[in-house]
Amino acid sequence: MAPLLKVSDLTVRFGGITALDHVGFTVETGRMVGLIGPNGAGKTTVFNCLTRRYDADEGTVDYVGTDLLSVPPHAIAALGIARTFQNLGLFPGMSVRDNVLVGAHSRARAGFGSAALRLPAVRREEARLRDAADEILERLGLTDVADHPAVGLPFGTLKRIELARALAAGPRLLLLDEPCNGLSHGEVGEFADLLRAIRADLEVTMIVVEHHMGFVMSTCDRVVCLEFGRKIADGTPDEVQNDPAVLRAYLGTAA
Ligand SMILES: Nc1ncnc2c1ncn2[C@@H]1O[C@H](COP(=O)(O)OP(=O)(O)OP(=O)(O)O)[C@@H](O)[C@H]1O
Repeated sequence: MAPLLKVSDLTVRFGGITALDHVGFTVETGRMVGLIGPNGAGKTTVFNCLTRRYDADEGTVDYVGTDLLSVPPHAIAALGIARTFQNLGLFPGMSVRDNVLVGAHSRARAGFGSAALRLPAVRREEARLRDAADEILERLGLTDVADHPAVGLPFGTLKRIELARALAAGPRLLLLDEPCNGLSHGEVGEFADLLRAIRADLEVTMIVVEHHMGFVMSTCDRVVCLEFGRKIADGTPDEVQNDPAVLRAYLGTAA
């Protein structure tokens, strides 16, 4: 079966800095791929290319037969690609449910005109999106806080809301940017269990940028390691964590 995503020779330059230097990797459907590397390695730049926030200078990205690099940024969600953010992309004053509905609206079928007129079909659509959002809230253990504003909730809960918002878009490919950052040891374990269950039940393919090696090695099927914009390793968690180039990149010493 063809991979869901095939990144080839992806190169991004910012003035004199080469943030990505001919990076290539594939992501098979249903897999969770970890993208690791020291600070400044280019991990977020990969996500920014996949979501079309950044233009690539060279390379191609094939997403189920679509040339992703020629897709405008606003069309990415409709292709089934969703993302969470390192610093949370939530609206603090809005309720948890409404934050999740923001994600769901990228699935809305109604056009602006009929939405503005609140035609019956639009009201049915809203009810459908709300039901879908409530299902996700329940799945992520957020029903009790659904009507609470996001502001003031514990950080671990905010991370789950951010995940719920991304899932509400019904993604085929979910890009998770440092989901464990700021979580306690116990919360990391719970988050890993949650992602495993979601991947199995919703058949979502995931790429996860993460510094928490315990999480990456126990949750991902494959791991790609970048350093200074170059791919230095690509393999199973076992292969990558024992790779001398990876050890050198992290520890600064020869293995
Ligand atoms: N918009 C930008 N303008 C200029 N330089 C940038 C920009 N975005 C990224 N860079 C540079 O590209 C390189 C890769 O950055 P990137 O944020 O992708 O790394 P990262 O692996 O995600 O790092 P971290 O783990 O610290 O988040 C860095 O040298 C960074 O300073």
